[in-house]
Amino acid sequence: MSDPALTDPSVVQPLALASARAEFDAIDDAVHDLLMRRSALSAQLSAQGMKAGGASFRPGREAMILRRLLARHGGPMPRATVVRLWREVISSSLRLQSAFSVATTAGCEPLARGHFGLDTPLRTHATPSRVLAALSAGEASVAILPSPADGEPPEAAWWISLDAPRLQVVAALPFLMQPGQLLPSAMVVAAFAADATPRDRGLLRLERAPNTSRDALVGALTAAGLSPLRLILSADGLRALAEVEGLIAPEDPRLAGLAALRPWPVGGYAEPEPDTPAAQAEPA
Ligand SMILES: O=C(O)C(=O)C[C@]1(C(=O)O)C=C[C@@H](O)C=C1
Repeated sequence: MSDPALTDPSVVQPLALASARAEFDAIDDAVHDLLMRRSALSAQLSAQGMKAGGASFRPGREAMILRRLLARHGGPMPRATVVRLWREVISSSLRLQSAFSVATTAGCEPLARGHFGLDTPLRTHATPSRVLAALSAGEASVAILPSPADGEPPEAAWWISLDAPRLQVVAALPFLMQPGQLLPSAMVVAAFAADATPRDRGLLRLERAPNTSRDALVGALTAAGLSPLRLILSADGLRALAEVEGLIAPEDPRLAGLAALRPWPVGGYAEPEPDTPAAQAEPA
């Protein structure tokens, strides 16, 4: 006959819980050791001047780290948790390398916090133009602004007067889309250009004559070899923002074919990741 104590949950469960907790502690120590090692590596990189001559913040590299981790991810932990954890880890690393801070509008604050962590200094301003003024004045390392949208009021359409290439879009938020989300909600603007990744979107500002139709703009972009993924029009109809595949350098030869539209690259961003892994996504 088996010992009744071994099948009695009040005896067996506390023993199993105790050993699980010992394993949690061992895992936490291992994770903590690695996080301390990672932070030390980041601080060392900065102390040795290896990030000198360029911004500490490298959004392209950050996108590649998250894509790589999401591609190898498995098990019950949600993808959103992986991204949230690493966004805190990377943002902490960034703050070890430089005095990193964010300027944004109130509506973008949750996205800014989600991306740059809870401890990054953040200041909200009343309007996009004030956010960009704070960035220009060196009061913040990056500006986070709502994604451009069709026909928005002139004071909201910050992209129209963005002083590129001095200031450029370098990232889009959130990096991991919400379920059902197709377009990013906010853009990160900085005083440097983004590094290219294998999957980027470039932004091109265009000036259009009042009677140029949307179709004519798409036709002109396509003929120049820059098929737009999306086209945003200003409320007065005189400016357009084209989103194309890949970052566009100011010297890109394809821009010559668009001279009549005075094309002006205003940066770009690493394509965000879908909320579900590609293999599980619905077939198109
Ligand atoms: O790869 C770098 O350049 C780093 O400094 C490391 C690191 C990171 O912690 O992963 C830190 C900041 C950058 O924005 C990108 C990556």
